Amino acid sequence: MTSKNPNNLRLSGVTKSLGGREIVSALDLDIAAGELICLLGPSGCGKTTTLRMIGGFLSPDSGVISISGTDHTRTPAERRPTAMVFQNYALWPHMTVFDNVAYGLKVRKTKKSDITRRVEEVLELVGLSHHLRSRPGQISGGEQQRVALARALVLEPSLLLLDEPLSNLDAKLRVRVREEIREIQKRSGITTVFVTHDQEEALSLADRIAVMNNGKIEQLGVPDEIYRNPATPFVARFVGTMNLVDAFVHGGDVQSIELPSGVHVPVTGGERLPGGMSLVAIRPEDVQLAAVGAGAPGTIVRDIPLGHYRELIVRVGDQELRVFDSALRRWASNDVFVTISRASTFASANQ
Ligand SMILES: Nc1ncnc2c1ncn2[C@@H]1O[C@H](COP(=O)(O)OP(=O)(O)OP(=O)(O)O)[C@@H](O)[C@H]1O
Repeated sequence: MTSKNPNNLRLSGVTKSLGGREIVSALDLDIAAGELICLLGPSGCGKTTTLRMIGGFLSPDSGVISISGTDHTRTPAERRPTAMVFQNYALWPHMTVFDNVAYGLKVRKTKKSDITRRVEEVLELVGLSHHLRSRPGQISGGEQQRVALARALVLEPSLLLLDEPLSNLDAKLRVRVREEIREIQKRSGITTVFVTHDQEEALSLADRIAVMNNGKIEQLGVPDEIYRNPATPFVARFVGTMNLVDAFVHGGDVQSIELPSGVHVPVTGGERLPGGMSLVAIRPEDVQLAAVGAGAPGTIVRDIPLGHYRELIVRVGDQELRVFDSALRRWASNDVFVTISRASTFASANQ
């Protein structure tokens, strides 16, 4: 990935303080042409501030923002090769869908025949050709979001910036529109930065995810990597459901974790774990239960049916483990044997 790539984005040492507090700290990020990156993190971690700096709505205190190899750190928003889609869409209610999308081109004094062609093309791309003459009030929330997307895409930006674009939609629609956004992004090949606090949204959409915490990127990686190999306890906690247990790890050929109560739980697969006192992270789907066997004795204390899988809480020693059971087994007894098929470890705070 080099800065000679067309339409790539590079942030180097980008720092911003607001209200006397450092909100974004020496952020480095390289995004390849055509990539969709999600900035994922909890409320207040600096995602929007980062996006606003990329879009030119805020100026960094230090650092460099370059797009397609050109330094745009001090370029005003309206002259950047970027387009931003906001949470609330900000459509003009009195204008038709066509005029909403055409607005930016009119401001740029684009030729009328070109405006018509480009608006029609982009409305075709987002699947709204049949709503040319509708007003925002006459179309659904999901369709309004696609108009907002079309209005950004029609400007043919190098970089598309989306700030929690699905947060105003109900849960079902959110899933549909995020799939549509992904489709449109792939078809248009536009480099995209998508801000969200929703880990499922990020896992399902992104080519790579930058997990942010306290103004820094804790981990940057493809969704599977972020989910399977979280680099820090923060990422382990924030992305997906995770059991986190302070335990003594017995490494070697026959691995196990020894819980504070002295119970040993066998670890049957995954990478080799370093021995010693650790914070052990175990995904609920990596806890295996059996009615008979060689695992640690445990007791099912809760069994919650969730449609296509069951969530079980299993007590092992004095530890409760969350277990996802997609086999939907019916247990004859609450007494089970527990093994772990895969775990990762972090340095323990109790070391
Ligand atoms: N103009 C400002 N003055 C002072 N503090 C600000 C200002 N703008 C943002 N902040 C603070 O900066 C922090 C990060 O804000 P930011 O909007 O970047 O977070 P975020 O990760 O996008 O969170 P959210 O998901 O809630 O939007 C917050 O604590 C916010 O209160």
